[in-house]
Amino acid sequence: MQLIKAKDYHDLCHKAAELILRKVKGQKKLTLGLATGGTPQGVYRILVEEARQNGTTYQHVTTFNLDEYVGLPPDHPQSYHTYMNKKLFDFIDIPPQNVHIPDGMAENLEEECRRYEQMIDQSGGIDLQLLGIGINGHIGFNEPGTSFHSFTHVVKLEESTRIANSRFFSSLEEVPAFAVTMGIASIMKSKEILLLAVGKRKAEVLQRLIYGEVTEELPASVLKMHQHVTIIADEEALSSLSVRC
Ligand SMILES: O=P(O)(O)OC[C@H]1O[C@](O)(CO)[C@@H](O)[C@@H]1O
Repeated sequence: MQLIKAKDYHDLCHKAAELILRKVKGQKKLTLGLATGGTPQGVYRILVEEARQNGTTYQHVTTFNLDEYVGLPPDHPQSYHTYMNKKLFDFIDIPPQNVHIPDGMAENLEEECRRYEQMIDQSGGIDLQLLGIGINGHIGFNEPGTSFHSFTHVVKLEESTRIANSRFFSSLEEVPAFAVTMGIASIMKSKEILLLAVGKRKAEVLQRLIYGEVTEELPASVLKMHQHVTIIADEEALSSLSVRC
């Protein structure tokens, strides 16, 4: 794993956007895995601004989002469909048919999970997967205890995750209890992975990730077994480590 130290959130977003843009501009065909949550918002803002200024095209880009809440329609203000449209897709020229987000309203969720996993494979696999990290070490919505062999599946969200994400809803009760998420094995199939960690509240989990063992109790620890992982973290997230980057 390569660890890149960023001064602050602003610096982290620029470093991450630079890495993504190098792929967008350098590859004729590109499949990106995208994340939601608070962390990547600044990265998407930079991509939008860069496309506006330079006319950068995303016609050749396909995307797969990590996850979606079960039971929220795509146009719900807190669905990840809405998040992605409002933060990124509405402002770049990516063809709508190239955008993939799990359907949390599917009647048959098991079937939806199979379909999603197949589509990732049919696209030729993810070239670069963007990840955040939960305070409990989750990646996507893969909570502690999730099998490293899991593919896209339905997950019951941990209370700590619902509480953390309730900041985006009017109340905790409104946060869905279930989600569809790419599995750990789905994420590990990606050719390259970029994990972002920001702020003091990620310091402890980042310390466990860097120094701890590989265990299903800390889903992100699986990344140590991947050949091509970059972590970009700001000084606060790195404050529990004694590393030179
Ligand atoms: O970036 P945040 O808001 O700290 O969230 C961290 C992680 O938690 C999630 O929002 C899910 O709870 C992920 O999508 C994200 O990677």
